[in-house]
Amino acid sequence: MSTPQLVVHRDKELMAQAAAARLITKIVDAQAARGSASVVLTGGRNGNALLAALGASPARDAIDWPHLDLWWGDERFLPQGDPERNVTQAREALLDSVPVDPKRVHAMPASDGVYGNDVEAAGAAYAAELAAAAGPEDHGPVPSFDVLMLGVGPDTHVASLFPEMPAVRETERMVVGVHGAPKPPPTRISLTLPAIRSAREVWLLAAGADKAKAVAIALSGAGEIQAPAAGARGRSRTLWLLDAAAASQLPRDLYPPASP
Ligand SMILES: O=C(O)C(O)[C@@H](O)[C@H](O)[C@H](O)COP(=O)(O)O
Repeated sequence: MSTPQLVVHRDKELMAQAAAARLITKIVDAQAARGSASVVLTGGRNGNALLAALGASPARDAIDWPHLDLWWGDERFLPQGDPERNVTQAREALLDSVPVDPKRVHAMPASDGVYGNDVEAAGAAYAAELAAAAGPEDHGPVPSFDVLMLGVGPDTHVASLFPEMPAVRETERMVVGVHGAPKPPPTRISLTLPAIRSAREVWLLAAGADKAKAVAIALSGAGEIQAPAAGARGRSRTLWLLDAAAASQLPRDLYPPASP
């Protein structure tokens, strides 16, 4: 597993722009190498800002949209079309305005779908969808995503893996139902740390002073049960994309202050 690298931007707007540019390049490179690309999207404000910035970039047309698989790291278990669902927000921010192949947009199940309100069954179905997409070269029941993005919560949660809760302790299943999440809504579906760690690259996004403590804790050797973000690593790269406010409490050896 890779050691985290940091990139700090002036503010959250620039961070979203730069991360969008980075994602476009990454997708274009993966498509050139393998014919298609796979990206895991995150819910939250930073993830949505990145998608909106990508949609506003003229370079978005460099992406071969029909040959892109989109997955989600977590989902709020709500009815289809609910404005609080991560997929609804991603559609609004970007997906409705680009020619993605609907069959390659792998939304997590909704609470009014075929699994009803059985979030465990819904999670198992998503795990099966991931397993079906994995090939022999993937060494496991999850595809080797090119990029998996995660927002970071002020309590160091990523996806719907909250500190000390059962989901972050899961070592076998790739997808779990989450009950009693401290961030609303309480019922969610989430990839687990083993699923996250099957990605080639994991990008963690955090902006704002309210994230500074979480970022410092996760990058200072905390354990993944107490600080789930610390356990989110990519096989070949782990990248923390921050704004200056979110980086403001990092120890000096990790992020030295700029020289005058
Ligand atoms: O469903 C969600 O809310 C998430 O996927 C969650 O893990 C989110 O990414 C973080 O809470 C950061 O959110 P912000 O970027 O809004 O701070």
